[in-house]
Amino acid sequence: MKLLRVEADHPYNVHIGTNVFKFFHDLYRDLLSDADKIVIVADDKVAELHLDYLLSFLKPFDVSVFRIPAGEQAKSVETFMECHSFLLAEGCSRKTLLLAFGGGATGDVAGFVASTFMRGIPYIQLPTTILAHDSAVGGKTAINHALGKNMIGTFYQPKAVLYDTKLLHTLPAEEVRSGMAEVIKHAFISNEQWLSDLLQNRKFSDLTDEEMIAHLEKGIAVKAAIVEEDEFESGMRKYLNFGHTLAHAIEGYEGYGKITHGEAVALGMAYALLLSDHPRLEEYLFWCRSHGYPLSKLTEIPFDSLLAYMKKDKKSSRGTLNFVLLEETGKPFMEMIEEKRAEAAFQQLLSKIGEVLI
Ligand SMILES: O=C(O)C(=O)C[C@@H](O)[C@H](O)[C@H](O)COP(=O)(O)O
Repeated sequence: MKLLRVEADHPYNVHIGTNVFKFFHDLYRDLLSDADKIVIVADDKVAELHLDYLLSFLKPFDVSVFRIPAGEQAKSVETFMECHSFLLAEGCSRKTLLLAFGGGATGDVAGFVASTFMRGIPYIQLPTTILAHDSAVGGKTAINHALGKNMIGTFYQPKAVLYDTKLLHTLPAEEVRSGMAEVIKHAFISNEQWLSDLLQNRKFSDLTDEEMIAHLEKGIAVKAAIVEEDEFESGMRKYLNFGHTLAHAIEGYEGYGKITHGEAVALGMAYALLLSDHPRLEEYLFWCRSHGYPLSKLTEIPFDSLLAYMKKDKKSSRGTLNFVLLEETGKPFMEMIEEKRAEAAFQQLLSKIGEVLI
């Protein structure tokens, strides 16, 4: 098991490795014992596959489980309210401990519930996807609004993150693809050598557990270092949003959950690389193609529709377009882009995608 530390306002540990749940009781004895009740908010699919495994490590405690829809569907006002209703019906209090058990969407909505129930109760993130190496760390919680992704939420750090990588073995290929997009995002904003390694084009399924864990650790370390500097995103935390301005627009246009978050981020990064005039754009497009990222999706969406969403992005104000770009790999910066340039770049990207897909 590896340990990473996030020195946020309320510091906490991230434990990562195969079977880390085995150490849950020993590591967090006080937190678990002090709780008047433990509530697991679990992704429905994850619960089918892995709930018994998790419960086997929580035997001595009073545990209730609330299942929520799998994936992005859960990030709705309805699910948020249902979680609160469940906590109230169960007689939960400020001494209740919430466990968020699932991928990024589960962590986001469960974290938001934890941050708002009786104005805040402790919670632990138990991520079950590759994508969640990113979302479970850093304390961003949210649900979606029809007009924009993650528009309703808080910054609220978990007490700990226990990342049992044994659970990654049951992920479907599209979830692996989605998660690996956030891994390569961390490489783009931090480290050329790591990026070269990822762009080697090995099949994701050929990565050994050790290699996968090493990638996840690197990603978490990049994220933790940024969150420590700028927990509430007044400056450099925005760099973690590389590729997300367009990604969130695609997700909003398609309907949440119709395209995975990571797949949308992969397309958004292609756009940001073009705007950055990054030398690895073509290589990256081939990487996307060979791993099955849905590049052709961009040819199906009118730019004006995407523009409307991008103008509402959280990094923008007064309808400007603000992107995270790269001076070079590992050197992100923010840039305001004029609408005309944004559209021309989009058309340019479409023609490059056309060449790659021939
Ligand atoms: O932690 C952050 O900060 C990020 O931007 C990480 C993103 O990868 C993640 O998808 C995040 O939830 C997006 O947040 P948002 O503020 O752009 O909605």
